[in-house]
Amino acid sequence: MAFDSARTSEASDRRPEQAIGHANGGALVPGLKNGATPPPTYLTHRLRLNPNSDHRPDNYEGLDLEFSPLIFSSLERYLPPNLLHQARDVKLNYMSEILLRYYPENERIRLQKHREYRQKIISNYQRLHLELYNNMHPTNFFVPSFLKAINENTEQAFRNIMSEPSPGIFTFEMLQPRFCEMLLAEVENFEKWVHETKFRIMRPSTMNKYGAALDDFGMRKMLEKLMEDFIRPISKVFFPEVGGSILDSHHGFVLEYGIDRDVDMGFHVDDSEVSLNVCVGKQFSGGELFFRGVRCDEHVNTETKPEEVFDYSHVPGSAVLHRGRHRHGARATTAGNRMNLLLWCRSSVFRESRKYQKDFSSWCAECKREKKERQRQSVAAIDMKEITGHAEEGGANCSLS
Ligand SMILES: O=C(O)CCC(=O)C(=O)O
Ligand SMILES: [Fe+2]
Repeated sequence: MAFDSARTSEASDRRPEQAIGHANGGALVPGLKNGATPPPTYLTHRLRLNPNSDHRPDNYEGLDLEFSPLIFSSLERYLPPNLLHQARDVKLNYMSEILLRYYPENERIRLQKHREYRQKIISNYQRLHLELYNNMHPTNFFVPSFLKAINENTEQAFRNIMSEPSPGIFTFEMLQPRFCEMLLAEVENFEKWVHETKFRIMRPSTMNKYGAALDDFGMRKMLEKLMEDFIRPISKVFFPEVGGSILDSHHGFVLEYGIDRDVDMGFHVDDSEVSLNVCVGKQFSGGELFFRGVRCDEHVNTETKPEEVFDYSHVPGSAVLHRGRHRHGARATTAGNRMNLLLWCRSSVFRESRKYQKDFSSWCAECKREKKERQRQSVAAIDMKEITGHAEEGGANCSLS
């Protein structure tokens, strides 16, 4: 497929499918009939004004939570006394309800529906490789060179295992073949289950008919650890200007390509600050990634400069790490099957601060060019002023002499 620049096709903004209106039904609050309105949680769910400082909160680490475990252990001291010694799940539900109140209404409903959707999958789908879900064993997942670099945690150690074939695109060996095989088999198992039960799953984004959101299948904890302990330290070094050191949430999924699956992926930017894309297998032809420069929202469809054109062929086990705003797409997989693991890493703080800024010259190539041009023009204007100033002075001198 010929693809030259953003001029021939507009880069779309990939956002995941929304968790609303799925066909699997379910009342909003368990135990309430459809249509019955529950009492607002501000009437039933309250916190104490002052914390109980003698109380030792539960540990919320290692659970599949929408908020940080630290928020729950801090909030627990503010629970009403009758709740303090209840089971952890009871406290968790109570606090989640309170935290969700701070979301806008539609977002709260969306989150609640998504939580129920996930719960349905998790309680019905029979897992094949438990190792993919439970505590991650890094030595079973990652190749030794990658682990060594992560343990050393220095720019030099990362550079030793990485190539940067085009500015801002890093490639390195990452996954053990055994891990790739397990993930392939697990995804095949999901797809079989989806087919047999006719469960309507949400695909990773509106651009995919195949593939699966791994977070919905119970791998959220494992992927969170992947982001926090492995991708964030690297992003802190290579992508600090897009919140690389403060990544705090993720969307993790697999994509399945082939003649009988999704064939290609159009030109787009990701809904992420930093994207990890690892080839899991199997054997395939085609499917090259094409990159075309980093852009902010305003410049997303501007022309590609020749030095921004970069194409990359995936290799099983190897990863590509790039800014989410690095425009890219994937060419058709022409034979065989290609599967890859994607982890879109996001930073809520970076997103919030972006709302108040206009100039993104620290990462958007077009903002950078515009800024340089402004600087060039102001230097030229100063030079011109100096020249005309001197000329005027010269003129005055002439008339004096
Ligand atoms: O198929 C690929 O390797 C690219 C996928 C991608 O860019 C994405 O899911 O955001
Ligand atoms: Fe992408």
